[in-house]
Amino acid sequence: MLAIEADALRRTYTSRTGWPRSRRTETEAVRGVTFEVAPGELFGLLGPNGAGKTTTIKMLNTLLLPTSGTARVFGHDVARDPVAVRRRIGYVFGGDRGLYDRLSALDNLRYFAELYGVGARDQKRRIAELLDLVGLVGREKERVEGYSRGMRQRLHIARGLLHHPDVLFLDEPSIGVDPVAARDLRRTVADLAAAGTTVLLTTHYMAEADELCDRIAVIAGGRVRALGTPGSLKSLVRERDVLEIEAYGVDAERLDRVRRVPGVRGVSAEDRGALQTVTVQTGRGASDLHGPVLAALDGVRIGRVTSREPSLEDAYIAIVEEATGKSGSTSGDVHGGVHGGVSEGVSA
Ligand SMILES: Nc1ncnc2c1ncn2[C@@H]1O[C@H](COP(=O)(O)OP(=O)(O)OP(=O)(O)O)[C@@H](O)[C@H]1O
Repeated sequence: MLAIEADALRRTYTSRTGWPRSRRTETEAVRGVTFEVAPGELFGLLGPNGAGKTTTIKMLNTLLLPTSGTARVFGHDVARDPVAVRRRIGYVFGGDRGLYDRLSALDNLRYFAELYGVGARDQKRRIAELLDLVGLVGREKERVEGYSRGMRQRLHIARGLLHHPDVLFLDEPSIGVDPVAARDLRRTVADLAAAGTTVLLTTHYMAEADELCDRIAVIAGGRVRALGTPGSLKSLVRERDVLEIEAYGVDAERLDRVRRVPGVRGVSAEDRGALQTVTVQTGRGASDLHGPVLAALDGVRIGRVTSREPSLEDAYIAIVEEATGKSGSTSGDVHGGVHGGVSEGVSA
């Protein structure tokens, strides 16, 4: 039996905006999402802000009803049998909500164990097991207010696992966590999956997804744009080279100019303080594009320019750019991702 089945899931939000005369606006957050997750699989949902990841997770974990479509968790329909679904799932979201700061980690876990109906006999053993799993043994009597973000996140995971769920939803667990703590967190998640828990993870950190996930679905604009192993997603951009340019003060107009250079397949920019890193994907062996690309950035101060092999992040950017039509090569609704895309079923 499959752990998760999402079939043509849709969700439209209706809200009222404007004053004094309010208007009804509808947002199609999820527009027909279909995927399957096998038991014990670590499945990643990636996508830009507003792509529909959280909405999808909320439908799978019974916090939101789908507008249409169906979803099942270990065979239980999320709309018709939410109680059975809830018994089998845990939900952990990034950020600061959901723990009692004034209580110790131990008391937090005791409190939630009561709330989740974990039997008195099982409680002590389960809490000890979980403190061990998330690496908080020795710190459990300290108040949570003194915990670092990474420790809080690990405590969140322990909380989400108290009732032995078969599926754990992890929504951006490493948000705001420093690199060393994030590495520990990844180890915890990997251990969990190795022990048989099915994990559905959303993250904005590509290296994390690459390291952890068995398979990944890239969502943009409420639709699945590509689905496959990290390796198969990377193979979408195998025929590309990546140029990384350090620059100061690149604006949207210049980025568009770079995008229009013939032979350029994708462009993105990331701010690091005053410095920006502009990533340009080109066809393989297109070293003669360096000149035209740098010319398109005319007027900005350029630092180091390097060429490298494509990564999962590059594949992700290519998929999302193609889906949102930013690369200019498509107009929007790309089913299946770049160049026909990848789509792999689970071998359940
Ligand atoms: N309660 C709501 N009412 C109206 N619109 C909403 C609501 N929640 C989300 N949306 C909209 O639905 C779309 C999808 O949002 P969602 O939170 O699912 O995206 P996401 O992929 O999780 O994004 P992020 O990475 O920023 O968390 C967005 O356009 C968002 O503005």
